Amino acid sequence: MARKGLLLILSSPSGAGKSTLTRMLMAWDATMRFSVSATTRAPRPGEADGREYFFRSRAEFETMVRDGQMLEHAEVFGNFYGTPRGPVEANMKDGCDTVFDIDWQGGQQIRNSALGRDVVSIFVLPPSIAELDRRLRTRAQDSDEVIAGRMAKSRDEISHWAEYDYVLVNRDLDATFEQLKTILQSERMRRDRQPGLSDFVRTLNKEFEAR
Ligand SMILES: Nc1ncnc2c1ncn2[C@@H]1O[C@H](COP(=O)(O)OP(=O)(O)OP(=O)(O)O)[C@@H](O)[C@H]1O
Ligand SMILES: Nc1nc2c(ncn2[C@@H]2O[C@H](COP(=O)(O)O)[C@@H](O)[C@H]2O)c(=O)[nH]1
Repeated sequence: MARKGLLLILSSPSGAGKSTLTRMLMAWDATMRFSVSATTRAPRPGEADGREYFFRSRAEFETMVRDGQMLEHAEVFGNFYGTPRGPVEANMKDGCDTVFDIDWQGGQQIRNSALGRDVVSIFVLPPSIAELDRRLRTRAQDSDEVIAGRMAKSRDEISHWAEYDYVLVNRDLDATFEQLKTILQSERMRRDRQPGLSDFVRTLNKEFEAR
C-alpha cells in the first residue's frame, strides 16, 4: 500500500509564532510541503505571490470557492483565506506530508473533511498575552489598528485549543521547535509502522519456525 501523506495543521492566535515554526520545519525537512493559501489581504513587504500566499482579489477568491477549488476557507480579521485543494491532494498522492498555517475555522473544516483521518493538529499558545502583543508589535508588519484587531480576536482563537491533538506553549522558540519535531517524528512512526513492521514480524516468525 502506498504511503499516505500527513496533514500537519498549525493554528494559534496571530503572533504566537506558527509561521516562524512552519518556516523552521520547512528548512529542517526538505520533504515537507507547505500549503500556500490564497488570501484577499494585501501582501506585506517582502511577501511574494505564490510563496507566502496566492494574493487574489475578492472576485477571484469567490470564483475559486464557487468552482470547488478550496479545501476550506474562512474570513479571518476581515479578509478571506483559503486552502487550494489541488496541491494538497497531489502531495497526498506523492506520499508527501503537508504543513498548514491556518486558523481554527480552517482546522475544523479539514478535520471534518474526507481527509480528516490524516490530520495531525497542533495549537500554539503564547506564554502570555503581554508577550503576544509584544511579538505582534516587534514583527512590525501591521498597523496599530490591525494589531489591536488581532489582539481582540486572540481570545476567541485561543478558546479552540482543546480541539487540537497537541498544544505547544511557545516560550523559547528552539525548545518549541524541538517539541514540534518530536510530534512529527512520532506521528510518522505511527503512520509507517504497519507496512515496515509486518515484514519484520514475518521474519521473526520464520526464525521461530526454524528453531
Ligand atoms: N518563541 C518566541 N520568542 C520570541 N519571539 C518569537 C517566538 N516565536 C516567534 N517569535 C516572533 O514573534 C513574531 C510573530 O511570529 P509569527 O509571525 O510566526 O506569528 P504567527 O502566529 O504566524 O502570526 P500570524 O497568525 O499573524 O501570521 C515574529 O516576529 C517572530 O519572530
Ligand atoms: N482558514 C484559513 N486561515 C488561514 C489560511 N491562511 C492563513 N490563515 C490564517 O489567517 C490568519 C492571518 O494570517 P496573516 O498571514 O494575515 O497574518 C492566521 O491565523 C493564519 O493562520 C487559510 O488558508 N485558511
